Amino acid sequence: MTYVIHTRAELAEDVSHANGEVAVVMTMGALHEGHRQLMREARKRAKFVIVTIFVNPLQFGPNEDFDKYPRTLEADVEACRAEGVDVVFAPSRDEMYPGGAPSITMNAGPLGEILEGASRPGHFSGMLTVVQKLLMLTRADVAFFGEKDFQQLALIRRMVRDLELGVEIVGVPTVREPDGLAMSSRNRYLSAGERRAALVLSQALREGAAHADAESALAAATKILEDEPGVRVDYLSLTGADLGPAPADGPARLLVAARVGATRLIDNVPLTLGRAA
Ligand SMILES: Nc1ncnc2c1ncn2[C@@H]1O[C@H](COP(=O)(O)OP(=O)(O)OP(=O)(O)O)[C@@H](O)[C@H]1O
Ligand SMILES: CC(C)(CO)[C@@H](O)C(=O)[O-]
Ligand code: BAL
Repeated sequence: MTYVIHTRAELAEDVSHANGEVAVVMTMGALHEGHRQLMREARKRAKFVIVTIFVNPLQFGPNEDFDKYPRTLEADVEACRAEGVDVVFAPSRDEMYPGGAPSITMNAGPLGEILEGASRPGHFSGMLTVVQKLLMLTRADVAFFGEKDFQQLALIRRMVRDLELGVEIVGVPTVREPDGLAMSSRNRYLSAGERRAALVLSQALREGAAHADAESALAAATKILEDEPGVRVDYLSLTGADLGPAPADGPARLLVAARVGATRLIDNVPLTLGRAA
């Protein structure tokens, strides 16, 4: 049985009856297979699974898509039911922020200023603020996040470590469409032509990741991105697996953000640098 609730009082009541580990999957709704994979991992792991659905105003900039972000609660609840979720918590803005925007918020620190943070000032502080609140409200033992939002996942791990939050964070590999496009709620903004153009993001990352030295990896990915006029690259970056400088040898990450029409998309892949050819 999946309960759909909207208030923190109902959530507290439901959580108090959970016997065993509590898992949470936090989302902004418009659920797709990527979200469902997080739910499946949570279901495998814990006795009590909560999915939160909340489009968090704090993490959107003034010129971003907060107002037009897809809101599809009925279909989302169906997806949660199909995955055997125990509770869907879909609070209103007032329920999450009684009294308006909080005056005390998280500071995402230097890792929050690079890559996505450089293009979306304040985004990660707003994101961490709501993640922290949802961890407290759900009293989760374990929380699942997608690698599609790799910097978000890294920041959440960092927050949990730096502030001793005592919750386990599990990262889940990116779920892709059959042609390689990373699943994302924002894909539904794309026209058919934009959808075709957007494919170069995953193609570029895949080509790049086939190289073992940083220069060739970046050059291969850049070439593919440059050949698609419908895509305006915001950044293409090769980093260490912790988003620090790329190592000469060992695990690394290739990340891209780009605008396709009016839609901003992100993607990333793991790669290993310096391995024997
Ligand atoms: N393709 C995917 N594979 C795995 N996890 C995903 C995928 N897409 C989203 N997630 C994860 O689902 C959780 C909720 O993300 P969110 O609701 O923002 O979905 P989204 O598709 O990333 O939306 P958006 O299009 O706004 O970026 C996050 O932990 C996110 O990383
Ligand atoms: C983690 C999250 C639900 C916080 O609003 C959001 O950033 C998202 O959907 O990835
Ligand atoms: N998918 C990460 C949340 C955001 O883009 O605001």
